[in-house]
Amino acid sequence: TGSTRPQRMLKAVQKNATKGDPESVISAIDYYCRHKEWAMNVGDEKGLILDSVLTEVNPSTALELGTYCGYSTVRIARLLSPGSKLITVEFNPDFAAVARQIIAYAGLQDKVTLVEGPSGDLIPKMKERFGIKSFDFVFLDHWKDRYVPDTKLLEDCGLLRKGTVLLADNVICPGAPEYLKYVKNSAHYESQYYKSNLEYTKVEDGLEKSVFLG
Ligand SMILES: O=C(NC/C=C/[C@H]1O[C@@H](Sc2ccncc2)[C@H](O)[C@@H]1O)c1cc([N+](=O)[O-])cc(O)c1O
Ligand SMILES: [Mg+2]
Repeated sequence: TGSTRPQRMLKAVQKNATKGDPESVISAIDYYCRHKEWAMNVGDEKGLILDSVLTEVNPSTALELGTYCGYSTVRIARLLSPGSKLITVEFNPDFAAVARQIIAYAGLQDKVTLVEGPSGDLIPKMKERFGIKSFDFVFLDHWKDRYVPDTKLLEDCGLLRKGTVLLADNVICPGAPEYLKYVKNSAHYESQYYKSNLEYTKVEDGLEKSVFLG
């Protein structure tokens, strides 16, 4: 039986990156996915937008929905201030297993809690399980038809506060039309589109930044 794409990505990190150096892990994945084998990481172009929003928000508590192999997990965790925490939710155990190794290779395991399971089940347990009052920042990059239900769930569970920033990947490609409608038509969000390209391609894609107004 052959290897999987996530396993090949992990091999590329172990071969080309320096242990404990998040930048080299990010570069190794971007190089591999641009030149060897495409994969659905937020990537280097949209990654710069993610970095700038993160630097602006400087979250103490952050949530990521859709870990995949941990590329954006590393991008986010490397910018967190000491004592800040990132919780990342992944449904697929094989992806989670690779992500744990990539996060550890980057030396960021102390800043990251990877929780395995569907976001719909885990979001209502965030307060009791992790002592979270509310999130300062949420990165949505999981199944696109889960963006709206999970945003509503975060609201209903009191996990958003005035000023919480939601950043959603792929609002153009593959697209999250219902989500765009939801945040743009809601008086509870102030939204802004950051135009970019689909990772490692010339196809248009972008990130939608939405501030929860309470
Ligand atoms: O489909 C995409 N992303 C879906 C991502 C899904 C990830 O999140 C969980 S699902 C889950 C996790 C947590 N809770 C519930 C479900 C999957 O196991 C995967 O790790 C995608 C597709 C393209 N593309 O070009 O086709 C580009 C992208 O940037 C994308 O993000
Ligand atoms: Mg994505």
